Amino acid sequence: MLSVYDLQAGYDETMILRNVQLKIPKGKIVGLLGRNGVGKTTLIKVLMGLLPVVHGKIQFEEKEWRNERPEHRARAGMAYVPQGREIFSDLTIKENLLLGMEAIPKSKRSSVIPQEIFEWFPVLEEMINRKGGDLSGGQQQQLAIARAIISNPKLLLLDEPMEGIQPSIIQLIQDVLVKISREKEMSILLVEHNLDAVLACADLYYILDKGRMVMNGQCDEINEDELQKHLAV
Ligand SMILES: Nc1ncnc2c1ncn2[C@@H]1O[C@H](COP(=O)(O)OP(=O)(O)OP(=O)(O)O)[C@@H](O)[C@H]1O
Repeated sequence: MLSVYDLQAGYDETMILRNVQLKIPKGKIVGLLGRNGVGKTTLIKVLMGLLPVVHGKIQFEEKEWRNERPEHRARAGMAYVPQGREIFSDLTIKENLLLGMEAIPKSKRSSVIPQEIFEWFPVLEEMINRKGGDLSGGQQQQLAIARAIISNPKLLLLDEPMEGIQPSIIQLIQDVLVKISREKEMSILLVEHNLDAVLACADLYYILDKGRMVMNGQCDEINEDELQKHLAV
């Protein structure tokens, strides 16, 4: 689905990512782990077209991404839920979800919110007319994810979606991610600094340390001692 080859990127003169390789297969959840400040968000921003590639290559399906703008990448099937969620506080849940549907081409768009969204996140149906700003952190995160997946993207990029969320909602979000990856064959990149959150739902993992990928593999074959060397603060 998405492959990254020898990627180098950063901010102005400061290179953050070096020789980064990454593969996200179709329908799989890939956990991207790393301590604070190693470049996880920077990588997501480059994938989404919010920062330029300095060197290397990003391939999405058969196409190489060069200077395509974020809106173009969204229309081609990439969705992004940034850290801190960024829902519209003054709009209701319904209005937020309808905005998410704008990413669907007009010819295929319906004016009705798909019922499966409410099956995955029942609280959004219960509170459909409540404003985003009046929701708890966990409810806002469910809304942010629902708004991103409502357009049925091929690849979902999630930046620390479990941060500051209570355990029961973390469990619900993990279950939904597994369901949508299996049922919809959606690929997911899950950025996390918590190993347990990745092990609970991801198929594959990568570890980023000081801008370089230092380990990767299958979650069911993980060597936790080796991995903790790159995650311990
Ligand atoms: N706009 C910016 N301009 C310059 N440097 C930046 C900018 N944003 C981030 N950085 C730097 O890039 C490096 C990587 O930051 P990034 O946010 O990608 O890390 P991260 O792994 O996502 O961290 P965290 O887990 O804390 O979110 C850090 O040193 C950070 O200070």
